[in-house]
Amino acid sequence: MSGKVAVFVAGSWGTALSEVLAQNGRSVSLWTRNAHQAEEINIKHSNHKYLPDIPLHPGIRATCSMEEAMEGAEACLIVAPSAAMRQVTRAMKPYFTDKMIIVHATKGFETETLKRMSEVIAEELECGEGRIAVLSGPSHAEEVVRQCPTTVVVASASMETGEKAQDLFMNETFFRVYTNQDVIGVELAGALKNIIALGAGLSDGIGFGDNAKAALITRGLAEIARLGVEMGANALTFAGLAGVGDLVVTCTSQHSRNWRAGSLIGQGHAVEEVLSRMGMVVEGIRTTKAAYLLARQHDVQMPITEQLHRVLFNGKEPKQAVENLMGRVRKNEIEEVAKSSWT
Ligand SMILES: NC(=O)C1=CN([C@@H]2O[C@H](COP(=O)(O)OP(=O)(O)OC[C@H]3O[C@@H](n4cnc5c(N)ncnc54)[C@H](O)[C@@H]3O)[C@@H](O)[C@H]2O)C=CC1
Ligand SMILES: O=C(CO)COP(=O)(O)O
Repeated sequence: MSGKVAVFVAGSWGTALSEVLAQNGRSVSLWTRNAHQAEEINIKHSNHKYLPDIPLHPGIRATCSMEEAMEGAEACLIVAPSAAMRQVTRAMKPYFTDKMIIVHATKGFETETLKRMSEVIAEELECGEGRIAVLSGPSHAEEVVRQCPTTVVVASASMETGEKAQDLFMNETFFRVYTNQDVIGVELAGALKNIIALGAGLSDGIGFGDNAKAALITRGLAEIARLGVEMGANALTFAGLAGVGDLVVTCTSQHSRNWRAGSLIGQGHAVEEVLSRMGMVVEGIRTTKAAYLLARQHDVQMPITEQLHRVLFNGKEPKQAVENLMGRVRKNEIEEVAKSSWT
């Protein structure tokens, strides 16, 4: 595959992945709803708001026309925030042809329906799951555009689609792509780790140390995997790039918006103030709401998610939430792991 890829939308991650595709020799048409941003990308070869001081590949062509973006494309890459996924894919439908595959790299749920992103895409584009792949893993846009070595996973129900997606993005210098057939696991792991990253930020913002963060990462992994397995994921996916890999990077990286938002909340700032200050999507907030409901629906214990839900939506003091986590009844780590079929 060496043809054209249409990319939706021109936020940090959509722009960074456009850069990977352009570096790999693909023709990239990057759709944005913002005409000023399209002009900046086409004329100055930059996207200052999302990736300051990064010169973009001159071959990336931005447009506000979906028809122009998708005409003749072999693949569409969708990187809209989860809240905009249905709206964006519905608008793409008139130009979607049998020749195209879809790759998405969004980490979240549709909060109103609790659906995964590939479910929303399949519904709106009226296509089978086999035409869709999800790209996920430890990959901050800010490092990918600097060509720092990065490894991700693409999952699709169809091996052919997965391998096409792998072929589009993989290169031998800085972007290594593994395939995986566990779409549910890769989507859930990528979305749910943002909750734990908010919690890790919160802990750092309060001033707790590395012990607390390691505990959050480890016990966080146990609870997100528990929900994932209950929803049909392969437990091993949570031990891979989309699971522990992304969990570690998001809980520890200075680039993580979820960690940064959690840290500000831990320092005492109100959630609304933090969100307006960030200016970029913080998926973990909506995902906490979705996971809280999914945990109830599937009768799965998610103590960290539950406490974070209280902090974010019921005004609970972060320190009180930590006290409640520490004061839970005694447990046996291994027995619990075995029960959740995590091994
Ligand atoms: N930034 C990163 O390093 C990574 C982000 N992701 C995921 O990628 C997704 C997108 O995140 P970012 O690119 O970082 O967000 P961002 O905040 O950098 O950009 C979001 C973009 O979406 C546009 N947008 C919002 N609502 C829209 C709508 N209704 N119609 C059209 N455009 C709309 C905004 O104008 C903005 O350009 C999220 O699910 C995130 O979790 C995944 C891996 C890495
Ligand atoms: O998913 C990501 C890195 O893999 C990005 O995380 P943040 O949205 O927290 O920046």
